[in-house]
Amino acid sequence: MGKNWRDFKLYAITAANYHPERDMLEVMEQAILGGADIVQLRKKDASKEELLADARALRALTARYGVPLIINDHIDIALAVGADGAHFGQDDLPLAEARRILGPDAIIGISTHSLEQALAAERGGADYIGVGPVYPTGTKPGRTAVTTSYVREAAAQVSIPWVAIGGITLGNVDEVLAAGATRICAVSAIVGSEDPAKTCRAFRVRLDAFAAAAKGADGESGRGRAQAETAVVGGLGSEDLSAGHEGDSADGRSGTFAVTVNGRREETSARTVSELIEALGLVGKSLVVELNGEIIARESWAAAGLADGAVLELVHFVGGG
Ligand SMILES: Cc1ncc(COP(=O)(O)OP(=O)(O)O)c(N)n1
Ligand SMILES: Cc1ncsc1CCOP(=O)(O)O
Ligand SMILES: [Mg+2]
Repeated sequence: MGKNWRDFKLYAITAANYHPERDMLEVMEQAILGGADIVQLRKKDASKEELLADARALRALTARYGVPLIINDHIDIALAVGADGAHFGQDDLPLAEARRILGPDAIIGISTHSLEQALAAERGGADYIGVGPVYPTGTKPGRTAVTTSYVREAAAQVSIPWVAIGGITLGNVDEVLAAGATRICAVSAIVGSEDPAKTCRAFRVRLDAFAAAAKGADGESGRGRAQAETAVVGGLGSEDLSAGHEGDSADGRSGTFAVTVNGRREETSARTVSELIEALGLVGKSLVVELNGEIIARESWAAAGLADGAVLELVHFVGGG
């Protein structure tokens, strides 16, 4: 393992059924290259032989990138390949037994579906917990969604690392982050995407933007992360985005071009971050701006140029703290 595993942000889990034409190792390598910083082997209904082969191959891959490898359900496979840890559900091997077998240094994760289960796992010595499924998901059909209300409870009361999981996509991740999650696990959204590396990079942009907002990167500290909320750009159409910028812009150029703002493709004539903020009616708001993966300090907004294809994350705080 490279960095402290507790700093993980994006958890990727195998699910070969979502990429029948592609090799599992290739997909997981793409996920890691895109920013997945913890990986789990999960293969329900596979034979031990199959699991062992996959686990060995994933062990070699994850070791090459310094990424922790977790094995779902199968403690024997975790031991056999020297995985960094194992993940168990409420109906799997009890935590105390898993700890006894795997030892004090293993990373043991436990699935939880309520705050009560979370606090029990914490007391029982779990290293991290899964919080979910946040939304209904085809990856675990028939499970009742815990909704973002459990995410809010976890944010307020769980002290060990926890990761939100279940039905999380680029379309709803902001809602999960706004509810206080700082770590995300996605299965189908990553391994089922056309380009897992790109999808992971997009998840990381959202995670980084919310983390920066929670730290008060615009100089206003002391505000709770649960109060971080995606800027209200979702309801603004292209007319709103280009409002006040019709015709020639300040530098003599004219017309609109496409940018992506909080995951939505928009047409704008704004040539700088400042102009975009103005067009969105967000002047004076407590904002964190990320442009093409980099946080832009407020004093650089006027100089930060926008070009066709720019990707922006705008996060603003609501309420005080
Ligand atoms: C990170 C993470 N969270 C939750 C789960 C689900 O575990 P479990 O409830 O045991 O269900 P199965 O995955 O075994 O079907 C997980 N695997 N990983
Ligand atoms: C394994 C698991 N545990 C709770 S939800 C879930 C599946 C998550 O998969 P997806 O990200 O495709 O919804
Ligand atoms: Mg399980």
